[in-house]
Amino acid sequence: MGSDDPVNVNQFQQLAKQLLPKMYYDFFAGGAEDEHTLKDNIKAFSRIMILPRVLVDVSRIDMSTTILGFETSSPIMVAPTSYHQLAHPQGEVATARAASACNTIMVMSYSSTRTIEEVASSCDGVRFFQVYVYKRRDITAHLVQRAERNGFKAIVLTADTPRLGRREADIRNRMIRPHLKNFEGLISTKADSLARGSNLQAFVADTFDASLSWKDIEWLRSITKLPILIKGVLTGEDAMRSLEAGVDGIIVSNHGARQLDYTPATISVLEEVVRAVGFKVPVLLDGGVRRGTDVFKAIALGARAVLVS
Ligand SMILES: Cc1cc2nc3c(=O)[nH]c(=O)nc-3n(C[C@H](O)[C@H](O)[C@H](O)COP(=O)(O)O)c2cc1C
Ligand SMILES: CCCCC(=O)C(=O)O
Repeated sequence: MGSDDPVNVNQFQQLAKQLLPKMYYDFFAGGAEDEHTLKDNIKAFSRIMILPRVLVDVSRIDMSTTILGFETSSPIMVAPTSYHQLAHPQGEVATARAASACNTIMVMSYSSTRTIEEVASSCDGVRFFQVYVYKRRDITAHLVQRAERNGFKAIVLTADTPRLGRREADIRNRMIRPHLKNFEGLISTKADSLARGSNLQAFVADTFDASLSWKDIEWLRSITKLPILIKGVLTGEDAMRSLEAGVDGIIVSNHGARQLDYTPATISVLEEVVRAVGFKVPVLLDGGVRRGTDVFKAIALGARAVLVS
C-alpha cells in the first residue's frame, strides 16, 4: 500500500473531489439548503461514546447476520444511490460486483444509469430494488415487475421524495441529469441543460407523483409479491403507521440530508423507531455512517443493519 492510499471513507471522498467534475462531485456530496442535517448526521454519531468491557475473548469475530432471511457477511448494506456512471463508466455493474464480492446486499436505485438486466446478469448476489413512484404508474409497475423477473428480492419504497429537496449546489451548477437507459421507450430520457436551475429538480417535478401516500403501499402490494421496505421513516408515529400498512422492514433515513433540511440526524431518532417497532420487523438505518464504530453504534441502538452510500 502506498502512503497516499486512502485508509478511510473520508479520504475516498477527497479523492473523488479531485477527480470528478465539480457538477458531479457537488451532486454526490451535497445536501439540501443549509446542509445543516448533512453535517449533523455525522456529528450526532461523534457525540455517542462507547463503553468497552475488557477481558472478553475477541479472537473469533463473526459479523454475519440475516436481513429478511438473506444472509450477509456483515450488517452493512449498499444504499440506493442514483447515477453511478457519473462517477465511473461501469456504473452500477461495478457496484453490484463489489457488493457481491463482499457478500452483502445492494439496493439498486430506481434512477440507476445501468439497466436492471445489466446489473442482474453481471454477477450473483442478493439485490433489492428501490422505487420512486412516477405519475405514470404504468412505468413504475413495469420497472418493479422487471426487477422481480430479474431476481431482485425486495422492494424499497422511498417515502421522503414526493418532491426533490432544494439542493442549492445543483441549482448553482445547473446540474444536468444523465440518460437513464431503464426508461428508454417509456419516457423521454433526453436531458438538456436549463437556462436556470437544476434540470434534475425540473425532471422530478414533472415526473414524480407528489400525491404519494400510505394507500400506495397497497397499490405496490397489488403489483408485486416481493417484500416491501419503507425508506425515510424518522418518527415512532410513522413507524407504527408503517406496521399498520404491513411493511416488511423500515429504513430510518433522511435521504442523506438531500431532501428536507433540519430533519434530525438519523442516529438520534433510531431508538424511538426501534421502540415503536418492537422487533416486529427489521429496522435499518442510513445517514452519516462512515466508520465501523458508527455501524456498531447503530446496531447497539437497535438497528438490524446499516446502509452506506
Ligand atoms: C448521490 C446520492 C444519490 C442518491 N440517490 C438515491 C436514490 O436514487 N434513491 C434513494 O432512495 N435514495 C438515494 N439516496 C439516499 C441514500 O440511499 C441514503 O439514504 C443516504 O445517502 C444515506 O446517507 P449518507 O449519504 O450519509 O450515507 C442518494 C444519496 C446520494 C448521496
Ligand atoms: C431523480 C433522482 C433523484 C436521485 C436521488 O434520490 C438523490 O439524488 O438523492
